[in-house]
Amino acid sequence: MTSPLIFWFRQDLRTVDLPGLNAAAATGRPLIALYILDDSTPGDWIPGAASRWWLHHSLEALAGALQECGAELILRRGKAPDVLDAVIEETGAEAVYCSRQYEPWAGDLEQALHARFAERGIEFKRFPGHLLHEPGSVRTGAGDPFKVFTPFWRACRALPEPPAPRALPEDLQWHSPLPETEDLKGWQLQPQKPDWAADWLALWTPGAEGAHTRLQRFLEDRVADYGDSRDIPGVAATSGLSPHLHHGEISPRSIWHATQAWAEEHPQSRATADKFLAELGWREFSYHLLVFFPEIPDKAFKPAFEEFPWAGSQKQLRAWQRGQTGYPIVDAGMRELWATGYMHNRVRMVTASFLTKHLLIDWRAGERWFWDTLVDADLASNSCSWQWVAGSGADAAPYFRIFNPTTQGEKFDATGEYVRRWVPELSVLPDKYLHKPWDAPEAVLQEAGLELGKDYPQPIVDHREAREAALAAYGQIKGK
Ligand SMILES: Cc1cc2nc3c(=O)[nH]c(=O)nc-3n(C[C@H](O)[C@H](O)[C@H](O)COP(=O)(O)OP(=O)(O)OC[C@H]3O[C@@H](n4cnc5c(N)ncnc54)[C@H](O)[C@@H]3O)c2cc1C
Repeated sequence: MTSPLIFWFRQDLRTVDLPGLNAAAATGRPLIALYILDDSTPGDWIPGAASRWWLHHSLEALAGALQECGAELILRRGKAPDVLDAVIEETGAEAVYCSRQYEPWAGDLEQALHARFAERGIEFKRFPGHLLHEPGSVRTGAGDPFKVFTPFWRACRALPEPPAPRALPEDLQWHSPLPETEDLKGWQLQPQKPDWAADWLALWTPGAEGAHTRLQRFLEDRVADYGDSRDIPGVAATSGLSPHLHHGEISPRSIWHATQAWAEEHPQSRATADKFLAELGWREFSYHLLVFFPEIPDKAFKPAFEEFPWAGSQKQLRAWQRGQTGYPIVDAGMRELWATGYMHNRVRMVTASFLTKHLLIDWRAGERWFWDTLVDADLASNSCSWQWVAGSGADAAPYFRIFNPTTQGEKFDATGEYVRRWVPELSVLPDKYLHKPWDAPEAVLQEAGLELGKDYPQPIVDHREAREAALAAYGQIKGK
C-alpha cells in the first residue's frame, strides 16, 4: 500500500491555484489534509483577535470545499513539529508538503522541519504561491535586495508574467482511515463575551469563494474608477481583498491574471488596472523586505529611529485606540477599525501619522493595536507600512512630512460621508466645520446639539504645537 502524504495547510486556505497541493496530487499518494493551530512557534506574533475570528470562518469554508472533493480537513492544535510527528506516527505518512511562509519564525520552522524529517527519510517540500515573485528572484543590478519601491516594482514588471493559476486536479486520492480531528468550535477562535464581531458576517465572507466573488465584483464595478477613487474613504472603491490575500484564500497570481485579462478587454482603462496591480506590488515589496530584513516588525529599519524620543502617554494611546482624539478623520478611522476589522488605506496613513507624529507614540504601539484589530493583519504589510508612515522604514515617507489631520479630512472626505458614518455625533454639523468642529461658532454647535468636550472631545493636542514638537523630536536624531 502506498504511504500517505500530508498536505499541511497554513496561510493558504484554498484549494485552487495551490502549487503544493497540485504537486501533492501529482505524486499519486493518498492525501491527508491537515491544519495546525500553533500558538507557540510564532512567539509574540500569533494571530490577533480579529484575525482569529476570520481564521475560524476561513477554516469552516476550507473544510466545506474539501468535503466537496471527498476529503476531511483534520484539525490539530499544538506545536507544528510535534503535531506533524504525531500524525506521521498515526498514519505512516512518508511525505509532508506545504506552502512557504515568509515570517522569520516560519522560515526557521521550515528549515528545522527539513533537517528533522531528512534524518528519518521523510520527504518535506515547501512550495511558492503566496507571492507573485519569490524573494531572491527580484534583485538590484548589484544582486542586492531592493530598498526602494519604484525600481523594485519596475524590476518585477520586467520579469516574465507569474504563472497562470491552476485548477485543483479532479482525481485526488484521500487517505483512509483518517486520523482524529479536533473540534473547530473548541478552539474558541471567535470572541465570546462580548461578541464584538456579531455582525461581521454581513460585511465579510471569509473563504475562497468569498474571495473570488469579491474579486469578480471589484473587476465588474470598481476597478475602472480605482485610480481616481481609491483615496476617498467614503466611497467603496477598493477591492477589500486584503484579508483574503493574507489568509491565502486567493492567490495574488489569480488576481494578477484576472486583472490583466480585464485590462486587455478595457484598454482605455489600462492605467487604473496598473495602479491596482502596483498596490499588489506594495504587498510584494513588504514581503521581500521582511525576508531580507527580518527585524522589521520589531526594530526601526533606519537605526537612528531606535533613539527617537517617543513621549506620548497611555491616556493618549487609549484616546487614539477608542477614536476619541477630537480629530474627526482620525476618530472615524479608529472607529471603523473597531467596528469592522478594517480601515481604509488613506485613513490608516492618517491615523498612523497622528499616533507617531502628533502624539509622539512609538510606532510599535500602533502596529500592535492594528495587529490585534485588523482582519487583514499581516506581519509584512503591517510592519512595513507602520515604519513607512513613521519615517523609520525603507523608502519611507520623510519624517518631516507631517499630515495635517484637518486638511487630510477636508481633501479626502470633502463630502463628509466617511466622518458622518463613523462619528455620528458630528453628523449634523455643516460640511464647513465637520473636520474642525472646534472652529464652529457657538450657535452652529447649539443647532447641532453638540457640546464640545462633552458630546465629542476637544482635540487632545493642538496641531501646530504637536507639529513643532514632532519636528524638534526628529531634530534630536536627524543626521545620526
Ligand atoms: C499603518 C498601516 C498598516 C497597514 N497594515 C496592513 C496589514 O496589516 N495588512 C495588509 O494587508 N495591509 C496593510 N496596510 C496596507 C493597506 O492599507 C491595505 O492593504 C489596504 O487598505 C487593503 O484594502 P484593499 O484590499 O481594499 O486594498 P486595494 O486598494 O484593493 O489593494 C489591493 C491589494 O494590494 C495590497 N496593498 C494595497 N495597499 C498596500 C500597501 N500600502 N502595502 C502593502 N500592500 C498593499 C493589499 O493586499 C490589497 O488587498 C497597512 C497600511 C498602513 C498605512
